[in-house]
Amino acid sequence: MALVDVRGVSKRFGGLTAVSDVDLTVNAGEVHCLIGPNGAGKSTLFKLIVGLYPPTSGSILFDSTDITTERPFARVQRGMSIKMQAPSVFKELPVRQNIQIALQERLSGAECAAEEERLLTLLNLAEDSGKLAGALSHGQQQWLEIGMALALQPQLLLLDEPTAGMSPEETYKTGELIKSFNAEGMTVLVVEHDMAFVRQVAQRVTVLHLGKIFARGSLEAILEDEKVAEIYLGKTHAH
Ligand SMILES: Nc1ncnc2c1ncn2[C@@H]1O[C@H](COP(=O)(O)OP(=O)(O)OP(=O)(O)O)[C@@H](O)[C@H]1O
Repeated sequence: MALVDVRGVSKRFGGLTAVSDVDLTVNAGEVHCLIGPNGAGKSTLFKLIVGLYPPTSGSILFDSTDITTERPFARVQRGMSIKMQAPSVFKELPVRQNIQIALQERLSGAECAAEEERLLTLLNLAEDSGKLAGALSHGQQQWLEIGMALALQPQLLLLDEPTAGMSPEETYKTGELIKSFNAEGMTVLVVEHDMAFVRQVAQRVTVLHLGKIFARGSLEAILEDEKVAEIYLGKTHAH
């Protein structure tokens, strides 16, 4: 069943068409990776899905409801949560308090405390929970932000380049983290450049190029597609 159904969506910025007549379905329960060269329109498509931009044309359905004109906050209430490209944790506050702030929307008292511990452990941040978020490594800050997105217990989690700037070890751990909450039923749409990571997590892959869907399917099928290799994988297909 499609949890997200993007139908014929376009987004123009003046004379530039960043996203052009895109159809995309994300099935409930899958990890779906969106790949493509710089400027392909991936972040714009994410912003269209979460409502940060209105589309120029087309429609977006979430759980079979047309949400094209809904505000971002209403989409969050429906069960969407996003982690944008740059980490935006509260750097001057302790790690634990960052998680608490994110949980406050939904939980209080003992329930909040229990969920706080569960998330800190899941994120490998329990030992550093008293540190200021700004003192964490870049990778840990990304995990903290993923945790803040998870605190909303979304049905759909959108992650825009969650491993940017991470070491290979941190990247691998991030993949395992995503797989663990996907195993609990969360649907994940993730933009990534790192092919080893895509191989680790993706059940389906969509390639975007110049704002259009260029290919879709399993990673294996996509890697065999010479046109895809030409536009994109030739540069980054290192594994
Ligand atoms: N707010 C905006 N105003 C004008 N042009 C924009 C805006 N946002 C994106 N663009 C343009 O739209 C195109 C797609 O950009 P987008 O950031 O969606 O690509 P991307 O695939 O996410 O790239 P990257 O991998 O570098 O993050 C680019 O040409 C970009 O310059």
